[in-house]
Amino acid sequence: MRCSCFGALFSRKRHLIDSEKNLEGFSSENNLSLFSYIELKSATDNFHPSNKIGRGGFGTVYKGILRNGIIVAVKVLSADSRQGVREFLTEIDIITNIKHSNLVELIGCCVEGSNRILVYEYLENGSLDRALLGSNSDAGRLNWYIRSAICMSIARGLMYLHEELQPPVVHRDIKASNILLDRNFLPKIGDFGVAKLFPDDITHISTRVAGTTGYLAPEYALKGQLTKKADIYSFGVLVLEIISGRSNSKSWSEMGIPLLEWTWTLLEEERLTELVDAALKDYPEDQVIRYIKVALFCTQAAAGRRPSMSQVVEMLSRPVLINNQEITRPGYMEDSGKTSRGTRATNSTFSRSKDSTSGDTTTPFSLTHDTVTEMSPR
Ligand SMILES: Nc1ncnc2c1ncn2[C@@H]1O[C@H](COP(=O)(O)OP(=O)(O)OP(=O)(O)O)[C@@H](O)[C@H]1O
Repeated sequence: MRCSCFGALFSRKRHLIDSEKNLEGFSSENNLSLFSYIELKSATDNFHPSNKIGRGGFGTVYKGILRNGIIVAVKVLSADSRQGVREFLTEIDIITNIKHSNLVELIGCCVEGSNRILVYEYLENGSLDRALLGSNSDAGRLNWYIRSAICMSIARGLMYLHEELQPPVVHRDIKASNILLDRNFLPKIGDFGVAKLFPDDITHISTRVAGTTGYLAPEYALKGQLTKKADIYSFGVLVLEIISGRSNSKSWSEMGIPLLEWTWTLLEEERLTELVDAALKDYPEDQVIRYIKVALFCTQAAAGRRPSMSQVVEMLSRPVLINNQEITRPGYMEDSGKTSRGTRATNSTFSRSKDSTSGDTTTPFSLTHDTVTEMSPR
């Protein structure tokens, strides 16, 4: 069923922030700083290449220093990016006024002539994919203490988006390059350019598929059916990448099979510790195995079987034993047949029903004695 009032509200707000004049009112009401182009030009030394810290689908990112001495990341929308204009508005729409220690803060923006620029807090250690998965990665420095804290903090950030915000937010593009690390390697979730507000009484949104190869839940990639469980699937893939130091979008292992499939094989053969990154020299085996099994719960093919983010946080925080029999087969990327951002074009429609598992007929995930067993303290 289409929820026209919600759609209309959303587009009215977008209209309000899409012009220089209207943005002034929006920013003063919403705690968003408005920067002039000259100010950002001077902060980045005329967008000097030596200040360039990255490039994504939206445009180029520069490091800058504001007049008050605060260091920022300045994201400049490419002039030719139509998708970028939509993402620019979504980003402002969704994360203005959201403050959480595990979410990247949007400080302000610039809308001047054809320039569209977003200004974020700067995170010293850049993105998780570079720190962990890149050819010049720093994986050796990322010990288990840091990696487990990264998983936990991302889980808390997602729990906040899904369960504490009203209306809840589905991020839709959880992946290693959208996780940024501060000077202590604590992570913040960034890039809300394709996120969606998700009213509580809506069970799923049928929408164009946004997201990235290797992280897409099969029901979302195949049918465009979006629920919070799509983020939870991506989170599961990310946890496996953090533990293994490998990317799910590349085939690996001696058999050349994707990370998720390989993890399932290792679970079946009770060899889960073989997944662990060779750069991790010292780690508590029980805890690592628990994290892998939580990730497998999150990536199950049946969306309704996946836990909520608060259940994930609970399982990651407590030393529980997870029952292998309760974990069902993952949904693999090949099942979806779709890749990369925004390839499926359907208008967003919203469905309401009493069943919160989006038509999934499997038994929903519950944290009972069958799923986990408390471990007695040592
Ligand atoms: N707030 C920030 N602090 C420090 N570095 C950042 C910040 N934001 C982005 N970067 C750097 O810029 C790079 C590009 O970021 P961007 O969000 O534009 O693209 P992406 O997420 O890598 O790719 P895509 O747009 O395809 O999702 C990041 O990988 C990161 O290294």
